[in-house]
Amino acid sequence: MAPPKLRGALNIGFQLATTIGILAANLVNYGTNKIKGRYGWRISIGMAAIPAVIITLGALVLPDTPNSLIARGYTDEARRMLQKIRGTNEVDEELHDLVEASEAVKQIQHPWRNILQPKYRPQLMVSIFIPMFQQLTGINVIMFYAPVLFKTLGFGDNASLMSAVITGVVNMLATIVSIVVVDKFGRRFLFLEGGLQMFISQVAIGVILGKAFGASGVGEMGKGSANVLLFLICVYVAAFAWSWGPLGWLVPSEVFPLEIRSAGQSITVSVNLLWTFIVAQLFLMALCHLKFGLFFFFGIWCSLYGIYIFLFLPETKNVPIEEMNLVWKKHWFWGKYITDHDHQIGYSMRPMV
Ligand SMILES: OC[C@H]1O[C@](O)(CO)[C@@H](O)[C@@H]1O
Repeated sequence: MAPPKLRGALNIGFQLATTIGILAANLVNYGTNKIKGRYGWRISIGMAAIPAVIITLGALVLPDTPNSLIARGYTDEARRMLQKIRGTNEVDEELHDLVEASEAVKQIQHPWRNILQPKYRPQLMVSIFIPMFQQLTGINVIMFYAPVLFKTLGFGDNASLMSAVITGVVNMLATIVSIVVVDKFGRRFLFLEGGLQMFISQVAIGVILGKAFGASGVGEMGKGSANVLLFLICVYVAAFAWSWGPLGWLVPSEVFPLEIRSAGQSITVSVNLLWTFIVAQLFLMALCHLKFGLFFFFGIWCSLYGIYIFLFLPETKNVPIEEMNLVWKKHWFWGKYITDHDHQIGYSMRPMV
């Protein structure tokens, strides 16, 4: 639905909502920590029920979307709903588009089998590698464990929670930066710049931690070094938030043609959550074993995904989704997976999609 020139900015609304949620949780933690009687953490966890209750109650009064009504065969209701939403009776054109799109979706069979065809190899690789690399930036080490990390560095309880609020603010603001620049600078530039900035900050963090705590992991860190470290973590979070954070969702969502979109998006989300789980489970153990080396470990991943983007991901900025096929066809590596015949088919489907 989004016009190609604004697609990036609009799509990032999803990631912006995620960062607002993270910041809200960090603020709640900071506030409830001040409650006397050591039960603040119960309130903090319990408050997660508030958005859940709002969503549940909201769902009871949420009307059906025109799309869903059409898909279930209630075209007249869909028209009435569209008229209500748009505030006008002139909805014929939009209704016609929605009905056509719904017909096109109905014709799609076997998206899971289709995505395995050689011509969709580049999209399949995007759906696996982009979400995997997004999590291997190590972002959730900071997002999930920031207060633990800051406490280990010698910050007090309050300062640790405040530091998590600071990284949360940086995360949200830098996501807004991405919204502003993504359709101007393009996806590749942001991916590569963000990756380089994360690499530099992670290596610097590793060096500072290595100097202070060494291989034994025992030592002390002065206030000055701890503040430099907090700054470097913010530099790292900002880089993630204007690059891999939002683009990890945006790029997969714009490269799948309708024929494989449902399968492609399901793989992207599953791979992302799988790697989120793996990183979250292994982080504390890895920190105990690798100590400051853990930051070098994530730094190495930054260079690997930089190479993947540089060599294998074409620019998708401003390309209409139905013409994406041409972008892959022209690519030096993926082009050979797409025959001229496949390319023609992709093109002839254009008016339908
Ligand atoms: O903003 C950071 C958050 O963004 C995500 O990568 C999702 O896109 C989460 O895994 C992470 O907690």
